[in-house]
Amino acid sequence: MIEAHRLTKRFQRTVAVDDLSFTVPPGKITGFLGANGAGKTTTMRLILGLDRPTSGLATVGGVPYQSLARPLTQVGALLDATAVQGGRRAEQHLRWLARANGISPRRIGGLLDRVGLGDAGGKRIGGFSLGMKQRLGMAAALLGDPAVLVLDEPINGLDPEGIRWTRDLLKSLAAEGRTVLVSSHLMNEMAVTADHLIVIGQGRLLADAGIDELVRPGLSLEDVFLEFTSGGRP
Ligand SMILES: Nc1ncnc2c1ncn2[C@@H]1O[C@H](COP(=O)(O)OP(=O)(O)OP(=O)(O)O)[C@@H](O)[C@H]1O
Repeated sequence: MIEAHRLTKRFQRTVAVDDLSFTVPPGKITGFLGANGAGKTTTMRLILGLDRPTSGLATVGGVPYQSLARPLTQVGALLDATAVQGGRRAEQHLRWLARANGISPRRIGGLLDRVGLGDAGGKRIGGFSLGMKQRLGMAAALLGDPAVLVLDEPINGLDPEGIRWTRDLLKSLAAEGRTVLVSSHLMNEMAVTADHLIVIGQGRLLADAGIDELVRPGLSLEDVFLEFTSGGRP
């Protein structure tokens, strides 16, 4: 479970996140939607303890990320899949991450298989396509077998096969009872992937509802999103 309670983050004059409260429950995929600059990445960084809130609180399993004793075993994150050292090989990268976080490397082989990189573990990351880097990022997020996943735009730049693969993986992770928070601005994909949506605009909460409540006959998620972000209500 992830909780944001009156979360606010200011950067000088910019209010990136503005009095935002929501709960992300386990066993579901919660889509996190917002236009460019709406505050999605900042919110995720606050949840992950990478930025400090100006006010308010974000918790994972009831405590702030900074208080987690072994964070990678509780929260898996994918923020920027391209931010990996290209010189390393995929398996070596995961081994290094495991060692640095006191996690047994025993799951690495199975994880590489699960993300479809079973044959690429010995290859240098520098030669990976964006889709392969996203898969490796998912393996890194799953390394500590965490109950909570925070994924920022995991399908950005993926081809249709990669998008479908990510969707199936997220669904299986939620079915395992994990908490899955996933940001995206690809509406059609969110409509078929997410169970619940949190929509923000200019750092504020615009909607927090089940996908079935938002998407009704004759009204696509894109219609709903554009209505919300333009200040109206569908
Ligand atoms: N470190 C920072 N310093 C100053 N302003 C920042 C910083 N990080 C984010 N912002 C600003 O905060 C606002 C929210 O940015 P954020 O990246 O969280 O939005 P986003 O919803 O993730 O956007 P996108 O979909 O384009 O990635 C933007 O106006 C951005 O310019």
